Amino acid sequence: MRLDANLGWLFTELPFEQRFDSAAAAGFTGVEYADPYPYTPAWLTKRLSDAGLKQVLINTPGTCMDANFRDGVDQSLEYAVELGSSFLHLVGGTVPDGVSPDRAFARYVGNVAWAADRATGCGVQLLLEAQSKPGFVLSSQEQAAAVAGEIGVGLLFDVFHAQVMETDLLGSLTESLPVTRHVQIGDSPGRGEPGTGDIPWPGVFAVLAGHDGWIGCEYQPVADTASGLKWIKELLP
Ligand SMILES: O=C(O)C(=O)CO
Repeated sequence: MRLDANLGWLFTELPFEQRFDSAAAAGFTGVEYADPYPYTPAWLTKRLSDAGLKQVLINTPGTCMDANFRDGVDQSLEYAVELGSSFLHLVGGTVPDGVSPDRAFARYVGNVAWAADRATGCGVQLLLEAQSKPGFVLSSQEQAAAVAGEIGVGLLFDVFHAQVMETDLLGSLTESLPVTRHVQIGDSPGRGEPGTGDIPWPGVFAVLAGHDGWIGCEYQPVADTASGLKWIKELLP
């Protein structure tokens, strides 16, 4: 399985610029982070190439609910192309106060379709993710997979969020796998390393044997990042 390190969550003991080398030294070959925007693409590209890392994923700067969402898509596509990122996560966002869920959902779908059109031919795959945050526009894997399939973008299956949202995590993961292009992992409750919560990881990794892609480590290390990586030897098949 190809694991990548989310540098917004892992190696945060170090300044951002040092996290690339630490991820590579720990054996990761790819990285993701939600927020590249404080840095220039050239600066980030140098960190990646010096450490020999692949950029796997970045997020849009805002969410699909924001009035300036479309400007954010253009900016994030420029970053994703320059960094050679495989994926751009179109962050869904929460239903704004005073807007009905139906109206918010229609705005969401319209914005995702617009972004998909905008991304045509640029070599970056767009992803949608359901999240367990209260009021999040995509509130189940089934709903996220349906929108992704309809518009022709991919699904980001976040195992932590899914464990909180779904009654049958393994069933949901199995059903979602055909449209899942990227996976993120963290245990629940607590969002620590796999093995620190209740998620049935042997079952999760058995299903993920059918996932031909990256698995992003998006968890909060319980102690320090390096010692927490022991879960890889303990739990990966
Ligand atoms: O913000 C979060 O909780 C996410 O899972 C982003 O991918």
